[in-house]
Amino acid sequence: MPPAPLIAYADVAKTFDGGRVVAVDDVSLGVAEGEFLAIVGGSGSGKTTLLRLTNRLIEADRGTIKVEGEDIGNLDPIGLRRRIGYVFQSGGLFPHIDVAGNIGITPKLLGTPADEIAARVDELLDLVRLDRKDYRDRLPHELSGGQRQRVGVARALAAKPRIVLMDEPFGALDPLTRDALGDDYRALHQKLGLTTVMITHDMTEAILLADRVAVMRGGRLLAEGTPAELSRSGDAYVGELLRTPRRQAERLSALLPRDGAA
Ligand SMILES: Nc1ncnc2c1ncn2[C@@H]1O[C@H](COP(=O)(O)OP(=O)(O)OP(=O)(O)O)[C@@H](O)[C@H]1O
Repeated sequence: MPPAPLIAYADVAKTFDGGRVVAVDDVSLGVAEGEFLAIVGGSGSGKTTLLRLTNRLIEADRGTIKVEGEDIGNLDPIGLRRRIGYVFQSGGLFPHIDVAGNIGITPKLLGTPADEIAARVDELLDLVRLDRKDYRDRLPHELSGGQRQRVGVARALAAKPRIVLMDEPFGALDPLTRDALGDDYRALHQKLGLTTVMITHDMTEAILLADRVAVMRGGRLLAEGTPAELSRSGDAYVGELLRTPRRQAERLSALLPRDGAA
């Protein structure tokens, strides 16, 4: 028997506005330990709602979600949130707290001694490749968008979670920064043995970074699997989402000589 998934959604549903808006519609999905899953879908397809249900930032109407084998309905929401790293779209840093304070916020709430927090902050700055001396005392507005996201990742990892949830973490960045940060995060995911669920609008990014991709539309899970499995999906919308990366890959390989400068 395959091991139980680290995150398991079973028939999960969530509506808003007294049932008028169906945000998540009977989603069942498992995320295995060590897996990197991307959730892809258009605006309003229910991606963020599904992510926020996972750490009880919002509560499901129906269905169950298990994290590390435990029904999250039976867990203290605050304790659950401290066990799961969360990276927000725009970093979500506290604007009046410096980088070290932002990164160390969860260990501080957990009562970790100050010297241990300081050491952990330095270790995390190394991990996300920001120079300790240069960055630990800066305020968020003194950072570029990419640097803010690096701090956001460091903060999400501060309490040594096994699971990291990421809501469009690289969406607002220029393509080069986005690529570098995506690669760096993928390496961290591997090195730390994390289980990651990342939301993205961008199928190319999903295919390049994730092991498996789940496609959502209108609150429903349309298809999920490895990129190869997805490409065999008979669903027309999934086919449409895959056409752009396919066409780009074909055009790029025709246009870019292999022996170029880079
Ligand atoms: N707190 C809320 N109150 C009312 N409706 C909401 C709330 N949160 C989400 N919705 C609605 O639920 C649906 C799904 O929203 P959700 O944010 O999960 O989509 P999404 O796929 O993450 O979209 P985006 O890519 O634009 O962030 C949308 O129709 C949205 O308007």
